[in-house]
Amino acid sequence: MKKSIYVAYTGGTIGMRPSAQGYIPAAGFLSQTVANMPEFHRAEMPHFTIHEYDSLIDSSDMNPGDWQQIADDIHNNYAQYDGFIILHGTDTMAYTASALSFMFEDLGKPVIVTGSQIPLAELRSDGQVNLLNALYIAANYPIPEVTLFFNNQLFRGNRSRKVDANGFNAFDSPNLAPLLKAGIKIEVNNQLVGIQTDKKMYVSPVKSQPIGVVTLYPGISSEVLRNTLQQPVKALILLSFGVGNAPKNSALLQQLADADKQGIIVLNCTQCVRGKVDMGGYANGHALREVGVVSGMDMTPEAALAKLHYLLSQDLPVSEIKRLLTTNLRGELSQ
Ligand SMILES: NC(=O)C[C@H](N)C(=O)O
Repeated sequence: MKKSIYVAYTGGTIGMRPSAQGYIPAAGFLSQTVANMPEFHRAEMPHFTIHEYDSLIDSSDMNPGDWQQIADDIHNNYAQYDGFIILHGTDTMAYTASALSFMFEDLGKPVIVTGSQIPLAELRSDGQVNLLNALYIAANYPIPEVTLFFNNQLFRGNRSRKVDANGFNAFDSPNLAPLLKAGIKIEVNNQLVGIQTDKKMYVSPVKSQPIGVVTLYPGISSEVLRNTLQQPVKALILLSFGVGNAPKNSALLQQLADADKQGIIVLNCTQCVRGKVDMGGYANGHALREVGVVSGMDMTPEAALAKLHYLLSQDLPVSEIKRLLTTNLRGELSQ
């Protein structure tokens, strides 16, 4: 039996066309382009339906309301299809893939997010390879989680990052090997792929949450932190040095201690592309732990932000949110 795949087209370069101001999404353009490409309609390909969103956007315009729309759309079509593709811009693709990974509870079917660096309708587009393979993989190698396919690699969505603004190899998952590689043969990394669930899938809703992000830099003043914490924030992601270190500046540590007392969650993620936060490694990291800072372990900043949105959208006590932040919920961190 041929599989049926649902394609949610949200926008992004893959369906864009040139304008005087640069690339813009154009209604109907992607569906028409795919209809005219015979390779998508070969016998080996699954059936697929493209659902084009009313408002196609550059992914720089994505917000948690859009994550909710995508999650609800897939939930509404979940029973009718074998797998799901989300066509999305590359700029915030790793954030959406991370957010959806948390929002889908008990996911039992593949959800693959993909897009391209050059529009599908243009010569040398990477969109053909990305969409064609995503469809083929969703039908023939169904991995029941939210993944991201780009340049012949399938990554866990909440481990992925955009690492190249210009190249075709635009994504990587620096702390986890790809789940699948599409070379001459398609190879699945079975050790990393989760087990199928037969529970009923449902969506945990998210609402936009006030979250601050501060990148530490040599000589940063405690005022920078104070200004962010003065906003009505519920959580702060601190992008720290190395294994989770910060300057041992007493005013800065005091700001963090005060934030903790007010119930603001401070999550420590490293600025390094690879590796894991360990606040026991150095006295400078230990000082952060002493003032209540939570370890982001080896989560990407994108996954950390999405996970905070997911947890803060539920009615949970701060202590429980802190506990869940360091608990592996969807393969987003290594324990
Ligand atoms: N390659 C892309 O899709 C970039 C585009 N600005 C977007 O994220 O929508």
